[in-house]
Amino acid sequence: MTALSVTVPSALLARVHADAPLVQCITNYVAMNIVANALLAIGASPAMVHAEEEAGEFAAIAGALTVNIGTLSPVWVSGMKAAVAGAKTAGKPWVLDPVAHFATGFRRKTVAELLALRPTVIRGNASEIITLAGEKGAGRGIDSGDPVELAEDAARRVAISQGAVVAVTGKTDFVTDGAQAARIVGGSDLMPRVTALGCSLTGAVGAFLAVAPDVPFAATVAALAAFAEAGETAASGAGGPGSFAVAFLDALYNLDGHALDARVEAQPASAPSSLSAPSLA
Ligand SMILES: Nc1ncnc2c1ncn2[C@@H]1O[C@H](COP(=O)(O)OP(=O)(O)OP(=O)(O)O)[C@@H](O)[C@H]1O
Ligand SMILES: Cc1ncsc1CCO
Ligand SMILES: [Mg+2]
Repeated sequence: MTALSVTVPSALLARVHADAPLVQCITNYVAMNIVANALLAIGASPAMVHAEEEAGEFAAIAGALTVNIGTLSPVWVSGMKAAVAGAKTAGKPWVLDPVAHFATGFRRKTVAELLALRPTVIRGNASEIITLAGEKGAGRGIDSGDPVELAEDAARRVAISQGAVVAVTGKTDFVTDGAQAARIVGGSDLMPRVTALGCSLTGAVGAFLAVAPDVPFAATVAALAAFAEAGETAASGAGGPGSFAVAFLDALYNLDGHALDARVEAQPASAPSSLSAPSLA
């Protein structure tokens, strides 16, 4: 993991704190406020800008774009495509969060169209990544029904076929760009009991990408390490999901950068079992 030796999570967090990167987040109705607060707590500057009329123009001034399909409608899809086009023209990185993309024809079609626009990073839970690779997952809706370990091979295949960094989140996260790989340990069982923490993590990946667009693997690892550290810290005093959610924001705000570095376990690069393009039709 050469990139990580020069761009460790603590160094990238310091850059986020110093630069307060502007991150354009197209996310869902459930998540908008939660994502914005998480990005502000970590030191970034979120902007929820999704109208087709302005999304592409805004992407050119943002440091990175994130696109989450949680509460889709045709108007939002137009805004997402305009934003991605603007980001690509301006050379800005973008992140795709394919929420429950396997559940309906509308979601499958939309995600296939967005994947064709080549996201820099794809961040999803295990069921979302397994089904992106064309396999059958146990997920029914927004929540994962599969463990991360079952999605690692799928993540490698999607990373190679898409030319993207793929992050699978859950109890122990897994990140790969097809050549490098890492596991990130930490977090808490309370995290999936609070809505939109995955959506917030997608926003945080955007913040780290904005300050390190040349090393998207290291940026993604750093965002996941930040959530792993904040999640574990917040859980230590929480009585349940309500107090955890409040403590999590405080923990993101008070992150100790060096604790993030210890969350990352580099994995040897290994070839996926077989190579195939995602089947999304
Ligand atoms: N059992 C767990 N133990 C530790 N951390 C967890 C656990 N489950 C999820 N997390 C953490 O929670 C965060 C969100 O990941 P998750 O996989 O739940 O996203 P998601 O399913 O897309 O969430 P959502 O769609 O509700 O926003 C990540 O930082 C992940 O590491
Ligand atoms: C609960 C829910 N439904 C659609 S999006 C969302 C937020 C978590 O992804
Ligand atoms: Mg999700």
